[in-house]
Amino acid sequence: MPMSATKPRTLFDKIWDAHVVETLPDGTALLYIDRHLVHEVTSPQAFEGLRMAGRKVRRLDGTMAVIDHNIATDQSRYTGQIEDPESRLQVETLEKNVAEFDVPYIPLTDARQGIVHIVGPEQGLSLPGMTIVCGDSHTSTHGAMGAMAFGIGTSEVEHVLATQTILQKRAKNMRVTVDGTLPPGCTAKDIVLAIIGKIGTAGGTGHVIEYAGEAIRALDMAGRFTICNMSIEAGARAGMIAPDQTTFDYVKGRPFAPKGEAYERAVEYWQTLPSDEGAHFDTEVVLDAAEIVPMVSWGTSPEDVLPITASVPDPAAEPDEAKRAQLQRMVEYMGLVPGQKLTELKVDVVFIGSCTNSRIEDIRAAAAVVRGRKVAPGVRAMVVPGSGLVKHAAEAEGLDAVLKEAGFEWREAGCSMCLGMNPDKLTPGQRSASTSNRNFEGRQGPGGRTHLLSPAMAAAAAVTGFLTDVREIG
Ligand SMILES: CC(C)[C@H](C(=O)O)[C@@H](O)C(=O)O
Ligand code: SF4
Repeated sequence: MPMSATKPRTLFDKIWDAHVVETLPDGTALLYIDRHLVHEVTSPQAFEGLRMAGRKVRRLDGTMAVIDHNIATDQSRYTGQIEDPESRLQVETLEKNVAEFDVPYIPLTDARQGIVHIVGPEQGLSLPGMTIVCGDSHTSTHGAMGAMAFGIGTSEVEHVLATQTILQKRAKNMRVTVDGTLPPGCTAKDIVLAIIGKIGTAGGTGHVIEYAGEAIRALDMAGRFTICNMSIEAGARAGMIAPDQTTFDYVKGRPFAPKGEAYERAVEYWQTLPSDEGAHFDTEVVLDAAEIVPMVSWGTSPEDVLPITASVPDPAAEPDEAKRAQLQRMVEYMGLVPGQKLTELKVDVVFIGSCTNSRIEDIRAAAAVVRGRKVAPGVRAMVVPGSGLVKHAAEAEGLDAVLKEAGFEWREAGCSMCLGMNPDKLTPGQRSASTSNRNFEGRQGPGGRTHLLSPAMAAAAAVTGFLTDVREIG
C-alpha cells in the first residue's frame, strides 16, 4: 500500500495493531502479551486457577516474578519470618507457585530484587513496542519505554499466564504536550503533579495518554518513568512516551535486551513507532513547562496539589455544597488550618522511594540537597532504593554515606512505606513528605497524612523539618 493511503497512527495505535490476535464483533480485541510481570499480591488466585484447571504457564520466557510489596526493608527480612500472616502467606505462596510452575523468579537474596516496575526496565524485560502487563495499576510506568503497559486484575493474570493473551477494549488516544523548558528546582514529579492538578483524577478516563513536547523529550528515562507511573492517578489506562535516542541508549546492554545485530534491527523497528504526523488524538492537553513550580499535594487525592508557595485552601470559599463537604473532610483528615501556608507544615516522616521515585537519579537528587546538612531533629527520614542494583549503584557513588551521615535510614529494596502492606508504616496522625504516588486516607498506614512531592523537595523537608521550597535552600 502506498504511504499516502495509510492513515496516520499514534504510538498506541501502532503497538495495538501489531498485537491483535483477533478482533471480536463487539470491537474488543484479543491481544498478544510480550511481557508478563508477576508479584506476590495479585498472583495467588491466578496460579490456583491454573492448578485447578490442570494448565501450565504458556510462555515461561515471557514471564518474570519478583516480591516487593509485603517484605520488610531492613535486615530482618533475610533472617526472620514475616510477622503479618497475610503478607507471609502471599510471599510463601508466590515462592511455591514459581517453583511448581517453573516461572523465572528474582528472590529476595538476589541483587536484582526490587519493585517490579523498577526491575522490569532495569533488566531490559520491558522494551519499546512491547505489550506489558502486571497485576498492578502502576504497570503504566513501563510505557515510558515506548511500550503499551497496563495493570490487570487477578482473573486476567490467570488468563495471561494460561494463554499469553488478554481481551481488551481499545482505549481512546490522549496527548499531553508539555512545551518549553522546566525551571530550576522542578522535576518530572512536578510536571506530573501539575498535569494531574490540571486534568484531575478522572481526566484520563478511557484514554491512553501519550506525553509529548520539548519538556518531555528533554527528560532522562528516570523522569519519563516518574511521569508514566502516575498516569493511573490521572485515571488513564496507560501512559506512553515515544521511544527516541534516550530510550535506545537506556536499553543497550541490559540483560534481557536484544544484543548486537538484533539490537540494531530492533532500534530500526522502534524508530517507526512514534506517532505519525497528523495522527488523531481524541483529547489534547497542553502545558507550559516554564510555568511549573515545585508541587506538593495537600489533600487526600493526587489531584489536590498546589505549588509549594501556596496556602491550604479554605473550604468555606467553595460554593458547591458537596465539594465544600469534601474539602472540609480533607482539611480535617490532614490536620490542616485553612489559609495556613504549606511551608508551615511540620513533617514527622520523609519517605524517598516507591516505583515513582526510587531510581539512582532520584537518590542523587535527594543526596545533592542533603549533602553537608542534617535531618531536622524529630524527623524520621528514609531512603528505600527501588532495587538491589539501584542500592549498589548508589553505594558505589557514595550516596548512602551522604544520606546516612545526615541521619537518613538507608534500606533494602521494596515498596516499603508507599503503602501499608509491610512493617514500614506511618502511625496515626503522622505527617509524611513522600515521593510515592498515592495520598489516599491511610495509604501509608492508618491515620497517616501524606504529602506527595519530588525527591529534591522531600530531601528539603527532611533537613528543615517542614514542607519546604527546595529553590529557597539551594
Ligand atoms: C497491591 C497492588 C495491587 C496495588 C496496585 O495495583 O497498584 C499496589 O501496588 C498499589 O500501588 O496500590
Ligand atoms: S511502590 Fe507503591 S505504587 Fe509502586 S507497586 Fe509498590 S505499592 Fe504500588
